[in-house]
This record gives sequence, structure tokens and C-alpha cells, in this order.
Amino acid sequence: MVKANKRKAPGSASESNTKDALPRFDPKARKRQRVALDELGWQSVEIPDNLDDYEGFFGLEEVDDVEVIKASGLISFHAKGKDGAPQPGAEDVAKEGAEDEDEWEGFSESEAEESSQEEELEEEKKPKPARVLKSNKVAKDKELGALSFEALEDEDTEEGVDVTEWHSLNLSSGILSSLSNLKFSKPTPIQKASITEIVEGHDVIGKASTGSGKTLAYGIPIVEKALQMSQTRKEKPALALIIAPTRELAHQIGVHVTALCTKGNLDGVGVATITGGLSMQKQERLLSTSQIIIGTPGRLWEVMSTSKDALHRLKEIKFLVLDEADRLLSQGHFQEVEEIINALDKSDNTDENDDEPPALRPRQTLVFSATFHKGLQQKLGAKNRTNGDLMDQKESMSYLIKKLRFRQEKPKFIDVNPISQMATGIKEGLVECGAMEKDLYLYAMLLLHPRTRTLVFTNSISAVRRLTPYLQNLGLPVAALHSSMAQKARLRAVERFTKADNSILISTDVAARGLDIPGVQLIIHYHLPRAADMYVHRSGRTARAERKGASVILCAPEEVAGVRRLIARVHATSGGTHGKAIATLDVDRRVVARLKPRATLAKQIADVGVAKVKGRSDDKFFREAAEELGVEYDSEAMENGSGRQGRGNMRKKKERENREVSKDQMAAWRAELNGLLGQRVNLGISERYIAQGVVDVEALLKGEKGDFLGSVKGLDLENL
Ligand SMILES: Nc1ncnc2c1ncn2[C@@H]1O[C@H](COP(=O)(O)OP(=O)(O)OP(=O)(O)O)[C@@H](O)[C@H]1O
Repeated sequence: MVKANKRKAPGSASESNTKDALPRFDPKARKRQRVALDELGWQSVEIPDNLDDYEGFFGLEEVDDVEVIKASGLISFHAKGKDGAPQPGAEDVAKEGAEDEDEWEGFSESEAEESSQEEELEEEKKPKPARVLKSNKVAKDKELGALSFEALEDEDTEEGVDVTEWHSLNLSSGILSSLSNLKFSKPTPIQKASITEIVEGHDVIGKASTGSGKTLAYGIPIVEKALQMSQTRKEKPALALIIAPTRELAHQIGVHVTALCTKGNLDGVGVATITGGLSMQKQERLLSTSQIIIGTPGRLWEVMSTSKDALHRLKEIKFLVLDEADRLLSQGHFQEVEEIINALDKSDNTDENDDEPPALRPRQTLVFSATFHKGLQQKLGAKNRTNGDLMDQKESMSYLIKKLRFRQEKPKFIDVNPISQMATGIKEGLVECGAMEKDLYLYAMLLLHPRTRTLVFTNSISAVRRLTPYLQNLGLPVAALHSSMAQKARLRAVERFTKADNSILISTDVAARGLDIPGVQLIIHYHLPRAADMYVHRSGRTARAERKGASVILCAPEEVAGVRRLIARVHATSGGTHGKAIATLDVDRRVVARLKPRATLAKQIADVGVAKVKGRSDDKFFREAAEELGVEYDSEAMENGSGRQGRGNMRKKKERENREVSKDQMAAWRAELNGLLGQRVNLGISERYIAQGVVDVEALLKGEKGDFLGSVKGLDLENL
């Protein structure tokens, strides 16, 4: 690890305030004093015995006290002197980032430099020696006395961006370097408002719209702290526990935090992700060495309650983070979160005579979400009810402080979007269709927006299971995501969805919160979201990081009034007044009508497939049950055991019929469907294709023709 940062030791007066302690980084700085190479504290590196081919290479030296910063195509070095002492003026680097700081400017890949460095670079053109760059240590070829910027090039040769706008947050040069390489030129509003508060040691409740960078709002100060600690302490205790409601989100947070470390070459910060579905032993091992631990409540609790070492380690954390806090505090999750908090706060002192309540360990609690909903308040046993769906600032505060045992009496409540819950780049619309026509309209919507990364939300796993083969039968690139899938399949589905431009993911609300999949342009709510906050989170999978996107609800006529109320609540101003009206989108009904035969057939084939799979597992279940009871197995009698009549039985009857469909029949339907899919859909009156008189759907689907038949009026995705 490079040791050039002039940071104050933890515990010193201004430990939490990095303002004076951390060097600043300005990739644009030009006039900087240079330090002769030989003034640095070079040390010999032993050459391994097995290095046979020396190629005129006689030795290596390395230096520890140089910080390497890559940004904007510029590599710069912050250096200490030969004896490890700061070069004159180096403290100024820390304080001001001033023009005449004592550091190398570095080498620009685009501009020639007027200095002795240039000669050294010339030297570099001589036969190349091996170069060593290990753990940020800069290596020097003894013979050539050269420091090559080429040596620092890895595969990632892309330029970073100017990060001047981050300077007011007083971050360390390593973090700034990372942000530059991540191309985050300025903090988002929630980052700007939260980072300093967290660095200064406050508890924070942060609310900001979806896709507004909340992860790094807490991630940056945590990594900063980890870096500070690694400079002064050899051992690496657990520093932060980040709890997220879903496995995918936990993994994603892990990826974001890791990227923050690796993009700035910030070695030595261990990140562990602890979620269900993957090896517990491996995760426990990871936890035992990592400083930043991210997990879902269930698996975290499992690990904490079975491993004393893990529990002991986690008790040392200095940050407890609840991402998607309102979800974590609502039904299904809060019990586990509460148990985790109790376990973290439980004293190690087993002296029963000790009546004193145990002193709570110091810890910052950071709570982030785009929404804090009314349900949360009720679940937590609120006395006062609110009128709206979303809690106001005061209510959120008092409930959270009590339940999460904030150490501060008055945590900072930071609400950067007090008026609107929705990200500003989202265009919202609804498509009205008959309740029984949703499958058909979904297909039409997807077909009318080819080359569009689309996320479709349903309210049930069975709907995901049914819609996925239905759309696959129609030749669409569809993947499924729901909580009953094996974890690896879940992660694979998200990965596949992330990679192709025209991919479609059919998911339950497991993907509604937090998932940051780049380039999602269209959200379709196949089922109405169950609550206003879920609408916000589902829709928030598009239009992230100031991009644009669309969110469309498919709804039956009888659902329209409810949808309008829900949208109005989401857009209600803080005074609880007028909501924004949602636009009704007009799908080209001629297209829908033409697509009906193939959609009906595709659905039929999918339903048969689903019934057969379900039948096999039901059959196994009932057979085993019959065996246990010692009775003879009769599939129909078993299934109808309840004797109830109605829609459920109708469905079961249909399922039984579907299970009976023969292979030959299926093959015939498939052939018929292929025939339909291969056919040109003659719209006759299509304005665009009138000259040809026909539209080749296959060719259009393959993207061979520029535009697609028909349109959805009001949803001009390309021009969003
Ligand atoms: N300062 C920044 N500049 C540009 N992009 C950023 C910045 N900070 C974060 N991002 C990017 O913005 C995207 C959204 O960030 P993030 O996932 O943290 O949002 P969020 O507010 O947590 O959203 P949600 O409420 O949906 O969980 C990510 O791709 C992230 O890499």
C-alpha cells in the first residue's frame, strides 16, 4: 500500500474530519514542483532465482512512498523524500492542493513534457527491462534509472475525468482517483449532502430518489475510514455491516464498493458478501478477514447465530447501514434485523450480578431509501397515523431512532427529494386492455419496442413461470427472475439481462428495489404494484443516474381508477395536494389484432409445458403423501380433496387437460406457431410499409429493418 497520504491517526482530534488530514487530488494541476528520482527512498528488490532471462536487466528497486494516481490520461505521483520524510511542501499538498505543491506532475499521454522526466522517458525507449508494479509500489530499473508510466498501464487505459467538483468533500487522493476512473465527475445531491456528515461521525437517515447514487453516499465514507484504519493498524477488524433486503442487491452493493476500491488501486480493503444460496463456509471465511460486510438479513442472522467468531467480529463494526431501509423494517424482515441489532449490542460481559445496563459500543447508523412508507410506521406500532402513503420527516426519524438504536439523539435527516419520490427522467404511462388480454398486450408492447432493455414486473412467481415460456415461444429474448430460483440461476439471469441490449427480464418484486442494471429503458408493470412505494421502486429501475426511461402499467378498465389514485399519491406534494395525472398510451390496435393468433398459440403451448412440469412435481408430492397415509393414489381425488368448487377447480381442470396433451399435439402446435412466426403480417394500411404491402415481423425482430410496425402513441422511447 502506498504510504504517501498524510493522514492523522484515528483518535486524533480531527480524525473524523478529513479536511486537514487528507491530500487533495487535482488531475488538472500543472505547475507542480518536481522531485529528482534519486531523492526517493528506493530499496533493492531481490530477483528470484528462477529468473533466467535477464535481457540486460541487472536489478530492481522499489519505492513505497509514492502515491500513484491515474486520471484524465494523466499519471501523477505524490512523493515523500529519501528517508521517508515528507518532501518540503508535502503538507501543503494535504492541505490545499495548491499550485506549487511538492509532487510530481506525472506524465501526460497527450502532451510532451519540458523536463528531465522527458529524458527519462527517452531512456524508456531503449530495450525494455522487466517492470514491476506490485501493490501500488512503483519499481525502478536500477540500470536505466527510469520510471515508466507505461509500467503503470493496465488493460484499463481509458481516461478518467476531472473530479474538481468533489474537492469540497475533502476526500483522500485515492478515493478521488477512483472516482475519476469511475467517471463520476461530481457528487450526486445525496452524496454531496451525506458524505461530510458521515465522515464527521453523524448518524444519517438519507432519502433520495431511485438511481441517485445512495450506495456511494455511504460507501465512500466507509471506504475512506477503512483506508485510514489500514494506515495505522495492522489488524483489520470488521468496520461496516451493510444490510440489504435481497441477494441481488447485496451482491450489487459488494460490486459497487469493490469497484470504488479497485478503480483507485486501494488495496487491502476486504469486502465480503453474505447471502443465502451460496456456500456458508466460504462466506464465513470471507467474513473473518473482511472489513466491509454486506448481507441479507436471513443469512447474516444464520451466520451470527451459528458462529461465535463471526458474531464477535461483527460486534466491532463502526458502521451499521440499512440499504432500502423501509423494506428492511417492514414485514418479513424486521424481526431478523431486530435480532441482528440485539446480537450486535449484546454485552460480552456474562456477569449476572452486574445490574448496570451494558454500555453500547460506539457505532454510526446509516439508513438509506428512496421511500419511507406508511406501512412501516404501522408495522412499528405507531400511534399516529398519516394521511398519505409516505411518511414525513419527523415520523420517519422518531421510528427509526427508536428501532435501530441510533447512538445520536438527533441523527441527520437528509431528504434531497422532498417533493417527488420518482426519478425525474421517468416518463409514465398506462395501457388499457381487457384483463384477459394482458398477455397479448405485453407481447405487443415488447414487439413494438425492439432493441429495448425491458424489465417486466409481476406480482407472483407463477406469473413469471408462465409468461417466460410464453414469450420465449414467440421468439423474444426473455429471462426469468424470482426468489424460488437457485441463487446461481438468479445471478446468471441478471447478468444475461445486463449484457444484451434487447434483453427482457420477467421478474417478481425481488428485482424492484435497488438493482442497478445499466440501460434499462422500459419498465412494464404486468400486474399493478401492490403499493405506492413499490411503484416508485419498480419504476426506478430505469432512468438511473440522470438518464431517461419509461414506466408503463398494463391495466384492465376496472383497474384504471385505482391506478390513477396510486399515481396521484406518488406525485402528491408534501402538502398532500394535487398529484400528477398519468398519460394513457394508445397501442396500435391493428397490430395487436394481427398478433393474436400467434400469441394465443404460444400461450397454449406454454400453459401445457407449465402444467406438465407442475403435474410431475404435484404427482410426486401426492404419491409420497398417499404412501405415508397408506392409501391408494388417485390423482384426481387427491387434488380435489378439499371439495371446494369455483375458479380454483376450473383452473385445476384446465391444468389436468393440459397435462394430457400428447407430444404429437404439442409438435403440431409448435409447427403451426413457427409457421405463424415466419409469416409476414400484412397490415395492409401500414403507412411505413404500404409500398411493399407487407411487413416482415421476423426481419424486424432481428433488427434487419430500421423501424417496427405500428406504434405506441405517447411512448417515444427513442426520443426520451
Ligand atoms: N457521482 C456519481 N456520478 C455519476 N454516476 C453515479 C455517481 N454515483 C453513483 N453513480 C451511479 O449511479 C447509479 C445508481 O446508483 P445507486 O445504485 O447507488 O442508486 P440508488 O440511489 O441506491 O438507487 P435505488 O434507490 O434504486 O437503490 C449507479 O450505476 C452508480 O454507479
